[in-house]
Amino acid sequence: MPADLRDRLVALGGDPAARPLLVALDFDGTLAPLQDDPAASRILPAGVEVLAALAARDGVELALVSGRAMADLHALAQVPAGTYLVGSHGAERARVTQFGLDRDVVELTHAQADLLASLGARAAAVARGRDGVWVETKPTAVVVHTRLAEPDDAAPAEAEALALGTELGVGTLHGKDVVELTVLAADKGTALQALRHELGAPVVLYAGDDVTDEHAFAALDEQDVTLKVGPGQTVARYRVADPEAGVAALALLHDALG
Ligand SMILES: O=P(O)(O)OC[C@H]1O[C@H](O[C@H]2O[C@H](CO)[C@@H](O)[C@H](O)[C@H]2O)[C@H](O)[C@@H](O)[C@@H]1O
Repeated sequence: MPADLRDRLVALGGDPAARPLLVALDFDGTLAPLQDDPAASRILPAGVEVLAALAARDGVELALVSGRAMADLHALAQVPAGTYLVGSHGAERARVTQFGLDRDVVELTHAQADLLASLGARAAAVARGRDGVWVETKPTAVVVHTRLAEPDDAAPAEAEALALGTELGVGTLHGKDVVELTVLAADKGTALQALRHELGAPVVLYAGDDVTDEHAFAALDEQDVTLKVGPGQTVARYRVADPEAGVAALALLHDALG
């Protein structure tokens, strides 16, 4: 782990003024190593342990901030009661309780629902005839996945999906082997800022791996800890190589809480 990150986490753990501390984490590629099949994604076992330990500490609030649809995120998350879940890049919000999920209802207008249906049909046409390209549907968005496709199929599929977003005037997010087209404007930065203000958190630690996490990094301030997981351009202050190293950083923070 880089020495500057280690020093920052130790100082943060020992700082009573940094409470409540909001620890907010991306899911895929950050806590859960990337998989060809999104249904196979799981948080690293050491990550499940450290999230439970962090959530049990006084003065720590835990959140997962993901592009996943809420139902999908909740099914896979393995997080303790009290954890905040932000899904669909901020379009969905919930809190895990002992009895299930306490979630905000997402309501689409008739026009948005119609637009989502059109998007689904048009995205399916983008995937048709292209091996390994498939479409995921969410309550507020459709996602064109290209991880399993050869470059000759993936590149034009992503280009067509992006053009479709422009043509229909919907929100577009270009992540790792995915193009997300959403009928509700949302991004992780806006969602993270809202949660921080609700909780009155003077300091936020946010870790993420994808370009969509850059919204969250950019929304944070100098006193916050922004941690990029893996390669790629970033505005985050710190970087670790992979999810294993990210989980090790969380364990160090937990130990530093004393
Ligand atoms: O914000 P995240 O928690 O990182 O979620 C973003 C997207 O994650 C999923 O796709 C990504 O992970 C898949 C499983 O490892 C991988 O196959 C895909 O290539 C990645 O882009 C999910 O399927 C999307 O809906 C999320 O938006």
